[in-house]
Amino acid sequence: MMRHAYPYLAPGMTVGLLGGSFDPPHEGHVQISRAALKRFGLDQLWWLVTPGNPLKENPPASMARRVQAAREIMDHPKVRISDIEARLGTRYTAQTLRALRKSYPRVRFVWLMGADNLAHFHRWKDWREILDSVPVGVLARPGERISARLSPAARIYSRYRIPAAQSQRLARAETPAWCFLNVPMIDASSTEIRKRGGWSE
Ligand SMILES: Nc1ncnc2c1ncn2[C@@H]1O[C@H](COP(=O)(O)OP(=O)(O)OP(=O)(O)O)[C@@H](O)[C@H]1O
Ligand SMILES: O=C(O)c1ccc[n+]([C@@H]2O[C@H](COP(=O)([O-])O)[C@@H](O)[C@H]2O)c1
Repeated sequence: MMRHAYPYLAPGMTVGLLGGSFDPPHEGHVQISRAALKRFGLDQLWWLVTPGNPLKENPPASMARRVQAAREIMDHPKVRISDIEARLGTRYTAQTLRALRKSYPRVRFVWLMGADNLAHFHRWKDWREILDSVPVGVLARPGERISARLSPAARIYSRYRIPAAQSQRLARAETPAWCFLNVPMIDASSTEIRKRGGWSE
């Protein structure tokens, strides 16, 4: 099936963006995607399969392989597996968000990530711009809840945090706005799967 770089999105829609290496995709990604769709009341959720995390030294498996594996594991009518960052030529999240917001000025994008990424978020390029321009949903991850809550980004933006009980407000909230969800956790990681040899060619 032909997949367009810019799929049609109706004005006013809410779209969660889960950026990741997905090298390989696993049940943890599936679980947080289902939880985010429900708890943030999203119309769609895109898995943005990155050409390569700018903070990771080793390049991931090919885009084609990761996209295919993602489509096999995540079968949900509201979830789209996207290679749009490769098409746009963007690598940094702030850059990707700028491009998407320009192309879809009336769509409400929500950046989604696991708690481990919130812990290191202050090392991302233009991280304040990200928090200032789109709502951010953070999903609990085993072993990372405390470090995430005490992280520089969480502390600096603490007054903009929306309580989990009001998570349905996040997508349409005025930015900055972020919300930490204590979803049921799945202890899966791509590193672990690669170590076990569960993703070799
Ligand atoms: N088990 C999990 N629980 C919660 N969030 C997760 C989980 N696994 C991945 N995520 C989140 O999903 C996004 C994409 O993750 P990624 O593709 O890097 O998987 P990973 O298992 O963290 O990979 P790696 O071990 O190679 O770093 C990130 O925001 C990450 O925090
Ligand atoms: O923009 C950045 O500086 C930046 C730094 C680290 C990670 N990211 C993005 O965060 C997402 C999660 O990456 P990963 O490798 O933990 O799955 C993915 O979309 C990366 O492109 C982005």
